[in-house]
Amino acid sequence: MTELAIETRGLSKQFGDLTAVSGLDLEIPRGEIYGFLGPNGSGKTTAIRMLCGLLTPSAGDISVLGLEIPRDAEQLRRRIGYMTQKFSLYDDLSVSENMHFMARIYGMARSAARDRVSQLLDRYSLGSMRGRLAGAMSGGQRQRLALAVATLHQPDLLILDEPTSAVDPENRRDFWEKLFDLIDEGATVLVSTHYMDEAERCHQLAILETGHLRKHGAPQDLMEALAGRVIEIEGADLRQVKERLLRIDGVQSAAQQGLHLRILMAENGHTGDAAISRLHQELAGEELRIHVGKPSLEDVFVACTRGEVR
Ligand SMILES: Nc1ncnc2c1ncn2[C@@H]1O[C@H](COP(=O)(O)OP(=O)(O)OP(=O)(O)O)[C@@H](O)[C@H]1O
Repeated sequence: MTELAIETRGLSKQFGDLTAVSGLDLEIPRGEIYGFLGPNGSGKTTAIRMLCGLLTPSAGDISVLGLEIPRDAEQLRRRIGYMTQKFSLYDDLSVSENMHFMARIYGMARSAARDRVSQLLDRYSLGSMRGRLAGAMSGGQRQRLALAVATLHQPDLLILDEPTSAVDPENRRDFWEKLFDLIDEGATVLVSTHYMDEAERCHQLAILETGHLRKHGAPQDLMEALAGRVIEIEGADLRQVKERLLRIDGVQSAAQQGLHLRILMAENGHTGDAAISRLHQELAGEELRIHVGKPSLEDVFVACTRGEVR
């Protein structure tokens, strides 16, 4: 049986009348990158804060690295690295001052801290800017510094809340390479995102919406489960075709993407060739090319967060 880094049962959080997280059952294996994928307000940050022991659940049980949370939160703090959504370092301290300051907070001895800081400056390409104020760094540089600080004490579990929101695609790619390096060294990573391309890089994913777990699994498996349900249509006057499509029973969604329409058929509706015949029938009179498309993670997301059958 795979050892779990995080396990929750019925995890819930209520803010007054609002249910931010509802009955979350999670099993996150050690040694993997696990993603929380969800739109704004879906409960990702709230769930993460409960897992870190920063917020008390309204209901449910949490075990992180074998510790009972929130009871053992103090012990957990030394074993996790947490990168919050906002840049939480000191703008008026330099790169190396920020790192040494955090090393003191983690209780590292002076010489061990010196060695570790120097190693991380090198690893995250921050050596040449060690004296620069954090407030004067670019988005990508700040994020590398935040990751260096979150991993100073070599945590077993790294929790990253939308870490790449302010970062360009190249820096995002580099950042993910660094996460895979950490996995190779035995760490576990939990990362929240609303970017599909990032979610696709995770070993496993939980898709959240309005505090509920809608689907979970390996991105590839989630996409394969939609085989035959994604249909692409090319032709003229796609705006009007889309309007007609949305009135057809069994069409869950239709969206224009460049020169074609991307259709998601409902779970219990027609799929593959049967769906193509049905759409040709329903759209008789239009000059259209209709074929089966390859499911993407965005299709998975739409399929499990927008109601099932129209
Ligand atoms: N301290 C709080 N008091 C009241 N409501 C809160 C509090 N924290 C979060 N919420 C609400 O809980 C819901 C979930 O918020 P949360 O920040 O967990 O979502 P999220 O998926 O992380 O979104 P985002 O991507 O925007 O950060 C939202 O409706 C939010 O307004």
